[in-house]
Amino acid sequence: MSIWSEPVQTYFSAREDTVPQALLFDLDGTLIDSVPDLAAAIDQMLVQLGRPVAGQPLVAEWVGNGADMLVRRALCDGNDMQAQALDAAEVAAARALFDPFYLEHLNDATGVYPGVEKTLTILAVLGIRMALVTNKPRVFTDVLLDALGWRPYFDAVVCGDDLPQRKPDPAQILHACELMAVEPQQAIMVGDSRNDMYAGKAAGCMTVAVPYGYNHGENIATCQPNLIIHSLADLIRHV
Ligand SMILES: O=C(O)COP(=O)(O)O
Ligand SMILES: [Mg+2]
Repeated sequence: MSIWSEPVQTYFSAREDTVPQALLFDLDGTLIDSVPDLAAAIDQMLVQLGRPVAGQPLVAEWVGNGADMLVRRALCDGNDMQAQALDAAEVAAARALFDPFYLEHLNDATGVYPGVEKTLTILAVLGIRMALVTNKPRVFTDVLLDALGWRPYFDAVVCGDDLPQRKPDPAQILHACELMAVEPQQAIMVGDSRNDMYAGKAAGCMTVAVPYGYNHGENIATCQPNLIIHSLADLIRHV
C-alpha cells in the first residue's frame, strides 16, 4: 500500500510512470518558525542605525528572498524597488550588524512547526530521499541544522548563496534533484511562499504549500499550488 496521502497519490497517478521519489523542503516558514530570531536580529540592527524597530509582523512579510534582501527591505520599509537600488556600502554596513547577531541567536526563539519532526522521521525511516532547498545563506543554515540535529534527514542541502540563482529560480531545485539522482517530475516541493511555488513549478515538481508560514503578506492559494496542506503530516497516510 502506498505511503502517500490520497491527494499526493491522485496527483502522481494522473502522471504515467511517475511516483514520488523525493521530497524537497523549504526551511523558513515551512519547517521552522524563524521570524522571532530574525526580527530580533533586524531590530537590533535598526536600533544601532538609529532607526525605529520593525517588529515580527513586518519582518515576516520581508522574509523569503534571503538575508541580503531581508536587510535591504528593513532599510527601506519593505519597498522592493528602493531595496534593490540601495548603495552596496550601506547594505554591507547593515549586514555587518545583522549577520554576527543572527548567527549567535538563530536558535533562541525559533520553533519547529507541529508535525515536522514526526513526518521527517517517518519519511527517513521509509527511505524517502529528502532535500532542503532554502534561500537562507549557508552559514546560518549549517548552524541551524546542527542545532536542530536535522542533518541526517537530508540527502542534499542547497542554500541561498550556493548557486548564482535563488528561488523563485528553479536552479536550486534542479541541483538538489541532481544530487539525489531523481527527476524533478518525481519530486515534491513543499514550501510556504511564492518563491517555492514558482521555483517548484518551473522545475516540474509537484508543488505543495503550507499556509502557516510567510508569504509576503499574501495568500499562498494565489500561486495555485497543486496542493495545500496544514501540516507536513498530511503528506503521508496514517494508519
Ligand atoms: O532566508 C530567507 O529569506 C528564507 O529562506 P527560505 O527559502 O527557507 O524560506
Ligand atoms: Mg520559506
